[in-house]
Amino acid sequence: MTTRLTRAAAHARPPAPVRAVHLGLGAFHRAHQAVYTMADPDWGIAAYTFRNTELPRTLAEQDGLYSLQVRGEGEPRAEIVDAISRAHPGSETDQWLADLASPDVTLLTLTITEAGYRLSGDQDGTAIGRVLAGLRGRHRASGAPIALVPCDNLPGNGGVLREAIRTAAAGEAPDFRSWIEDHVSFVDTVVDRITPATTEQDVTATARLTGFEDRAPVVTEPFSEWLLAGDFPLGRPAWENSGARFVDDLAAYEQRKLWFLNGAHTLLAYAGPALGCATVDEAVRHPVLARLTASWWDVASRHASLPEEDLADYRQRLRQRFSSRGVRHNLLQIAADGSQKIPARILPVLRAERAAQRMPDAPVAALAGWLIHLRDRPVSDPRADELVSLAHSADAPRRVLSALDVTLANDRELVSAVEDYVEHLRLSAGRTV
Ligand SMILES: NC(=O)c1ccc[n+]([C@@H]2O[C@H](COP(=O)([O-])OP(=O)(O)OC[C@H]3O[C@@H](n4cnc5c(N)ncnc54)[C@H](O)[C@@H]3O)[C@@H](O)[C@H]2O)c1
Ligand SMILES: O=P(O)(O)OC[C@@H](O)[C@@H](O)[C@H](O)[C@H](O)CO
Repeated sequence: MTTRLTRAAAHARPPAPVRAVHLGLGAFHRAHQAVYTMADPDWGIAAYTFRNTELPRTLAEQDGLYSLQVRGEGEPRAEIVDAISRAHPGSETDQWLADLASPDVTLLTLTITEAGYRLSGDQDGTAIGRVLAGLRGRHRASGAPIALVPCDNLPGNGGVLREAIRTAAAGEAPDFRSWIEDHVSFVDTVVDRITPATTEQDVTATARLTGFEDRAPVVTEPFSEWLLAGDFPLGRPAWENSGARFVDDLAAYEQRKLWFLNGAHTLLAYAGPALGCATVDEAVRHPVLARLTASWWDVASRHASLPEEDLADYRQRLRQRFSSRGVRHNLLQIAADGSQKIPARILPVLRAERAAQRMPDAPVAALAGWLIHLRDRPVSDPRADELVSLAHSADAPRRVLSALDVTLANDRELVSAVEDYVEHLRLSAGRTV
């Protein structure tokens, strides 16, 4: 018999005072930022999600506690994470506004996916609109400074958030706009910890490890990295105690993470299912995909800024992380929002290769796999309607590519290589169309 997870049952400390707010309460926040914050007992998090109403309710019933199961090559281990002092559905707007207005709150972290930073017309109800409403209230209430810390896999994520907020604030009063410029700090980050969506088997296995009945456990890998660059005007938790690193310039690390890890994930997410694979660990064991992944890393290495030895070491660790059977990362989860990810992860390398008159097969395979994905699978992407329609049109490879980059779409050799690779993937999978 298992005991329901609560602070009393787990002999956990009382909730720490809320000094940090999080938007986008999902698996990753709980495996990453919350774990770094837990090491500093003076800081508690108020975590919000505007889309998933079930998770905050479950966490509230568990006094904010959940189990983190870490699975690597050895025996799995589990710990109870107690950094979330309160969890709220986004419908609790008054509480959201009160938290962001509070001078006790010094920072807001975000994991709202790449698509969450996209602006489209009316911002009401979007993540950016809600952050802007929170800042407006803070400006009126105390005007205390605040640090915004985006933790999504976007190049220059602090700058992307700053631009989104500036644009959304374009019609606001001038004093509020200048307060944003002077009092809101946008921190750049590189975040890394592979954290797939939790399955029912994970729930059962975690309960066996902890002895608690927990409806919101998270499963993650042993590896974790957090690099940050920027200011925290009212302070921050001692995240460095858990290994976070504060640096002046993130560019080279960001490129390494987005090209080597996320770029390879994107390649596998599209070419993998076309060859019958469902998870990352399965895909990297497939001979064609293993060769394509190695080829992607070779090609990306030609254009990366970090020294060759660093990249070789990073690749070696990625091979181990990807092939771990501990965390089974579903390729279709990674395949979401391709239009927001491919331009940052695949296209910079492809452009550099085409400028050097080369036709690298791995980026071509990623684009061909994406085309098959758009044609054959349920597509989750803010541009899904437009892209699915282009993918079914005559001249689809050129038209889909033109939705991302017109110059690449005018590269006839590239378009025809993508078209050939679609056929190649279909034949390799033993399918004909
Ligand atoms: N899971 C990982 O391994 C991992 C690792 C590094 C970075 N990340 C980043 O974290 C993000 C979330 O990953 P997760 O595993 O927590 O996913 P998740 O599905 O568990 O949670 C996603 C959260 O984002 C919110 N969200 C989704 N789309 C949104 C949108 N358009 N606008 C605003 N909010 C939105 C959801 O409500 C939810 O709270 C990823 O997209 C990625 O940018 C994830
Ligand atoms: O939605 P994405 O592509 O940003 O993320 C999916 C995975 O590639 C990603 O979550 C990795 O697991 C993560 O970036 C590892 O740190």
